[in-house]
Amino acid sequence: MKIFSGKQIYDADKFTIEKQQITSEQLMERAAIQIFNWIHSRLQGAQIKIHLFCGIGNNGGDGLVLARHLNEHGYNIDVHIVNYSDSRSEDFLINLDRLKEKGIWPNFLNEDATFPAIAQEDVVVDAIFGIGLNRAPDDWVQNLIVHLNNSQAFILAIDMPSGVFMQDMVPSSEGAIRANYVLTFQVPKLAFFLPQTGVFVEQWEILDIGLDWEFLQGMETDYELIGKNEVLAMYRPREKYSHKGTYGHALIVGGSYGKIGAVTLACKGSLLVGSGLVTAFVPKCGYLPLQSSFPEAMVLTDSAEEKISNIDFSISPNVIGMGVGIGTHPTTAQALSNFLDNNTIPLVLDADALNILSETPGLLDKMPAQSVLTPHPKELERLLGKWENDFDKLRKVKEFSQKYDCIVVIKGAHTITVYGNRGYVNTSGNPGMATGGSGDVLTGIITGLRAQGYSALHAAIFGVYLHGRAADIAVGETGFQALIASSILDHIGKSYLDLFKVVEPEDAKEEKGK
Ligand SMILES: NC(=O)C1=CN([C@@H]2O[C@H](COP(=O)(O)OP(=O)(O)OC[C@H]3O[C@@H](n4cnc5c(N)ncnc54)[C@H](OP(=O)(O)O)[C@@H]3O)[C@@H](O)[C@H]2O)[C@@H](O)CC1
Ligand SMILES: Nc1ncnc2c1ncn2[C@@H]1O[C@H](COP(=O)(O)OP(=O)(O)O)[C@@H](O)[C@H]1O
Ligand SMILES: [K+]
Repeated sequence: MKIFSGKQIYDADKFTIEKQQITSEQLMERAAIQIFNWIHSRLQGAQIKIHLFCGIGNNGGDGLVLARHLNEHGYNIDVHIVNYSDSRSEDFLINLDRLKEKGIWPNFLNEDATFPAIAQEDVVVDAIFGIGLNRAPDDWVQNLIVHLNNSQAFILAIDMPSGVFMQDMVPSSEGAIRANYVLTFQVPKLAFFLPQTGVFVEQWEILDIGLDWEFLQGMETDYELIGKNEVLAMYRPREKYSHKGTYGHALIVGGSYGKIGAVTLACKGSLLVGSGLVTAFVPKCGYLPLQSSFPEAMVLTDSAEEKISNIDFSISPNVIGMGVGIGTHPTTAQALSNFLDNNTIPLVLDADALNILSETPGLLDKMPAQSVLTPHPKELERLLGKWENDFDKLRKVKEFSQKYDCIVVIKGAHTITVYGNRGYVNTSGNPGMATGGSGDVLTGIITGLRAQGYSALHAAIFGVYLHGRAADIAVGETGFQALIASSILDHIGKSYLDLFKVVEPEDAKEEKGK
């Protein structure tokens, strides 16, 4: 699913209005009725106090239309206008008049206003700012936001949590609504998926307001949300007359004394996603543990006992996963540098291989084109230097990706795979994955997919999805705390099977807001 910028959404709005020959005010009515239906189907007329906080633009206009419908259905509402500017939108004004015609006079909140008391059991509808936010809210509006957040009431935000920008950082951690639920129009918004702004969105759901589908489909976007439908299109079926040679040979290079398990995890990941063969290249101390714990893998050893000192092998793998458990000993760094001088085999680079690349000048230039890098936040910082915020981080990663023609997998709660100017935002995974070794499994998965002939970009996007989905299935058996990297491995098979599972309507509901 594409993730659009604010400007693209306004363009789609305009196009839809012209094509469907409707007014903007009719589109607002349509959007707000969707919100009303969502609330009405859940509350069924319950007399809970609903406070609607409406700005003076179209997000506020949505709030006013919603207020009118709630009133017509007998709900117990209070409408507050957050009067942060004199430039009220036309559709806001039309709907303000309609509300007044119904005998509802909103409470106008200005700079010196006393904020209304809100009980914990009330519901707050946040319609202060939507996608039009373009500067930090005034201090008094920020104080109101703090007041609403502190109320402990359930907060339902329309389109965006107020104070969260479409493509910029929230000015302060207190400056935006912490929404329990966001009902967002038509398309997901990038800010929902970044660590610094995603915290303002506990759950979200898309409401289809009928923006022109063809127009949306035809628009190129910088970001895409990756779920089952997107990866299904990448899936490569197993052929009947195939053999193990058909599915490639993955080589995992890594390990050092005390960190041989990382290589075992990566080797298992490669084979479990379907690579035909997997070989490990490890220091001598890794030979026995690998051979005895994972008989399906072949093992080659370095001449050194405890660390990689010379990456030299006589096999012909079609991809190498490099770096898990490898350490940053100067001998190993030199071995990596020497290896890169002559290597043309595609690479997946992780962990200390990335740290060595960051620390050794000129090494990044030696990466073959389309290498896949899988840094966690600290490793990414070593590669890029510090960033100002998550949006700045994405800009820097895109520059890096273009400079070195590589794919960067920014690991996190919503892992984002970046190639060139595009980012692919993953939707699978859970906090149970914050456990040692889960990244090693991912390296193996991506390497194993690449071995089978997936392009570097598809191997990264698909691999990240499968990895997270396996953990999502596993967590049903283990819970978050007891999920370990091996649990992810144990469920890779089910995550493949899940791709083809027909979703029942009830399940479909549960998948929303992930
Ligand atoms: N296709 C769709 O998705 C549909 C969307 N719809 C709804 O429209 C919403 C977008 O509405 P919107 O463009 O009027 O912007 P909104 O967020 O209400 O802000 C209002 C104005 O405030 C201003 N302003 C900005 N920052 C400020 C600040 N810090 N302090 C003070 N003022 C500030 C700025 O105006 P400016 O002052 O810059 O001229 C801005 O224009 C969208 O989120 C959705 O709810 C539906 O109705 C129909 C279909
Ligand atoms: N809170 C979270 N939600 C979803 N996925 C997570 C979360 N925390 C970590 N992960 C995933 O777990 C993996 C951790 O990788 P990494 O930090 O390299 O682990 P390790 O070095 O221990 O192998 C990444 O794929 C990351 O996206
Ligand atoms: K809002």
